[in-house]
Amino acid sequence: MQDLFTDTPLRQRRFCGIVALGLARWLAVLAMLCILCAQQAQSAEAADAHILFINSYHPGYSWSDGIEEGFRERLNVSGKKIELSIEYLDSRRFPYGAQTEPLAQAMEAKYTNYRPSLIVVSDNAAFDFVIQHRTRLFAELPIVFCGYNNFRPDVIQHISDITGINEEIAIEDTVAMALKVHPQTRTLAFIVSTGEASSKRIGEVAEESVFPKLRERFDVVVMKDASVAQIRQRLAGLPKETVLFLSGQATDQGAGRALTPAENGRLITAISPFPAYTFWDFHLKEGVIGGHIITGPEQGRTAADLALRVLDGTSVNDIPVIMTTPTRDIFDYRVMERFGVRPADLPAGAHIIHQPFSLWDSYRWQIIGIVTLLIAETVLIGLLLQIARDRRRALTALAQERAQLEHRVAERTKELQQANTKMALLSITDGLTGLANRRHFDEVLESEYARLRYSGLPLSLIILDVDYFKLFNDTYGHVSGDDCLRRIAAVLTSLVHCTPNLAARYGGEELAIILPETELQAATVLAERIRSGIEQQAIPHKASCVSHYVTVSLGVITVVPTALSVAAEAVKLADAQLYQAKANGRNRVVALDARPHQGG
Ligand SMILES: Nc1nc2c(ncn2[C@@H]2O[C@H](COP(=O)(O)OP(=O)(O)OP(=O)(O)O)[C@@H](O)[C@H]2O)c(=O)[nH]1
Repeated sequence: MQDLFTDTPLRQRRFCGIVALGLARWLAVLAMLCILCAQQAQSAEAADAHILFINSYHPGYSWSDGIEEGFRERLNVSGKKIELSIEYLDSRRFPYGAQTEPLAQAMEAKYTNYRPSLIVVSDNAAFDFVIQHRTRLFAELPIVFCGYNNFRPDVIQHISDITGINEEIAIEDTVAMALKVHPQTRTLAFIVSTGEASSKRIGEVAEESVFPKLRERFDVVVMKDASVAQIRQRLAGLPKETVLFLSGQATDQGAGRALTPAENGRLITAISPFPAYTFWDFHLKEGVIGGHIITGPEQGRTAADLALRVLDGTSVNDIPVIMTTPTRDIFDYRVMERFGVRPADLPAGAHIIHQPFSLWDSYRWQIIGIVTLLIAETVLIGLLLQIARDRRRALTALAQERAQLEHRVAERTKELQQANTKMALLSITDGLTGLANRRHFDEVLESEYARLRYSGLPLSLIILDVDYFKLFNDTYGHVSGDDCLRRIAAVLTSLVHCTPNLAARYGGEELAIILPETELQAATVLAERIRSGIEQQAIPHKASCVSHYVTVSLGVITVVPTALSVAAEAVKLADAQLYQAKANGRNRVVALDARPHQGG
């Protein structure tokens, strides 16, 4: 058995071995992580493709910048990771013609070991350079070109793996458009130049296929390779109905370099008394009025589309050259104003730059919409007001009509009430004398009797009869008899006050008076007054046996209505007193107090 304490070096060795093994494991894991990270970093940096973009001109030259901008824009949205190298030949400022060897050497030094997968060239100088040095620098690499002026297929008939987009100015279309804008035009002036291959080619094409046709209808003035001063002199001699086309450059030089097209455009438009048309966007904003404009960004975008197709695997030989150059009608408002051209004179869809903000142009439909809405609202409000006014008028008329109607109804009601009252009065009035009739007499007597029945109050009754009235009729006639009765009734009316007293024609020549709550004495006094009143009328009655005048006899009684007594008894008693008056000699009053325990 081993002593644990005597074997220390062995245990130390074992312990060191375990530690070393652990460390080795950690180091291995660490190394693997580093490799993974490195791989990841490498894959993150790896690009899908490397494009060498060779520009004929220089940065800051707006045409080139436009192409580059359009090219980058399309690559950025492609989703591809593309490494882009850009070379500028600067051939406009420093035309080198065929002396491109130094440039080729510089590029050879850069791209021999940093080989691109695709070459893109913009404009003719870069195209010519790449074709010239292709075998040495870019053998077998596909080429996409853009901005190549007046491209013709025979240019690449011996070149493989190449496609691109033609840049061809639309001289005829631009002239046609200018003629529509300036219909009075008689002279067409063109500036052409041969300094650059592209400009020279444009001039040649124009001379071959465009100018001959135009000369049939217009004076065509071609200023070839002229300086600004020469152009000024030439333009001064042209009629005012002239339009100028900047299809080439002036020959003037800047300090140590050629003038840029923008500078050319600025100088020429400054001296031109005529509207100047262009074909490229780099002349815009330099004083030209407008034109069918080829734009750099559109060239760049189209070239990028072609390049992306190649990178996606399409054989460049299967992609035909795009011959139709996209253009856009663009005009400069400031120059239009100078030459009296209105937006309405321009072709439909023309884009105008430098146009001052016009609320109407910017928000025409919104304004029309709002104004229409306001008008509709105003009309609606007007209609509503009109309706409200009509309604108010109708209500007023209705109220007036209602008031008139109510007034008429009230009048009719009043008339009806009056008629009813009159009828009611007539129904209780005796037609001859105007006194109450017999029916009314009976009703009042019954009601007064009933009223006084439990009161203990007296009720007096007077019955009056004309003395010898038959003789009166016989003597004076029945009409006089009626008149006599009316006069007697009038005496009663004057002496007998109304309610609750009532004078009535009891029948024939007999009259009666109801005197509720009247003592016998008062009734007798009244009867006497009536008698004498009638006598005082002095109505002649020569047939009377008691007087020369009409007289009356009156019977008066006073009763106290009781539960047992009836009105008819009172009448009978009064009639008896009248009979007694007749019997006593007529023209007198006979009274009887018919109350119990009262003397007659
Ligand atoms: N003109 C006229 N005569 C009337 C009317 N009513 C009744 N008489 C007449 O009155 C007369 C009453 O006559 P009588 O009853 O005989 O009584 P009298 O001649 O008045 O004699 P005494 O009553 O006894 O005094 C009759 O001749 C009736 O025709 C009337 O309304 N008009």
